[in-house]
Amino acid sequence: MNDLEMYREQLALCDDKIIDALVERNAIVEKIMAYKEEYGMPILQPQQEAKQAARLKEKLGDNKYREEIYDVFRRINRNSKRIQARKLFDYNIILIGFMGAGKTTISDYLSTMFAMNIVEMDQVIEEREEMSIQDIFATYGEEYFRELETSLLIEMQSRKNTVISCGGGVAMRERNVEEMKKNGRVVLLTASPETIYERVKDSRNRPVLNGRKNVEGISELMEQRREKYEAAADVVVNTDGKTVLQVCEEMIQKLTEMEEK
Ligand SMILES: Nc1ncnc2c1ncn2[C@@H]1O[C@H](COP(=O)(O)OP(=O)(O)O)[C@@H](O)[C@H]1O
Ligand SMILES: O=C(O)C1=C[C@@H](OP(=O)(O)O)[C@@H](O)[C@H](O)C1
Ligand SMILES: [Mg+2]
Repeated sequence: MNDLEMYREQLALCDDKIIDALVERNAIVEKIMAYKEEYGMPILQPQQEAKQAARLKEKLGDNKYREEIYDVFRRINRNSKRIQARKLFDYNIILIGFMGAGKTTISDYLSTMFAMNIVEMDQVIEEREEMSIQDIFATYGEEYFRELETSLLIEMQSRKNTVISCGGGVAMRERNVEEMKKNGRVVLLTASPETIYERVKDSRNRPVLNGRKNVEGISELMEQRREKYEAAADVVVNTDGKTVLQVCEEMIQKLTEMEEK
């Protein structure tokens, strides 16, 4: 065997070690999940991710390949999250609720924590129409916007393991709720009119609130919508006074309990 062949042989052995280590690592990830579940511990522990990153940084020091190794670990980390997400939720998560309840914020966080794909319905519609929500309403009217929402929801049925953040009006149509349930679990986020007002008072892209952006106006519209929101929901999470992390954790617990029933 010449030297080149010998090096190639060594490289292949190295790859085998990497594969073995990754398989072992993924098995440990699964054990950690099972442990958290058994002892009712929070699934999301962002401080642990920070600790891991700090340890890695220290370990790599000024290693001349540190950038390349970081890059590999970013992938490893992402894939661990995906493994967790697949194990926890084998379906799409669909967030509904009133404007300002936190659908966009919570879906962003969830998709970061579990490396899940995200579909922000308002944003997809704005990009496709090349117009803001405000302008779509002003130019084509609300009905046109609602039709776009329904088509998008149907399109999303072919996805898996995706977080779908709905616009606040999506669950008002019975048809939409039927379409949502075909491929996902529906999570209703709630908040008091006072909380909602505080969260949306400076927003310019919620035309439905034009002329009623005050606690009374919000409260009135919320009451009109309440029944439909509640009827659509598989689980409900109130967000008043809770951090984004707390809301996500409660949602995961409730979704997991639902699966166990
Ligand atoms: N749990 C929360 N605590 C504090 N502020 C929040 C929380 N959830 C959302 N917000 C804030 O409220 C505002 C509206 O949230 P957003 O996610 O856009 O709501 P939605 O998509 O339901 O209309 C944002 O400024 C966001 O940062
Ligand atoms: O409640 C509604 O009818 C709407 C809510 C908005 O989304 P957010 O709930 O994310 O604000 C957006 O889709 C549009 O302005 C209409
Ligand atoms: Mg939103």
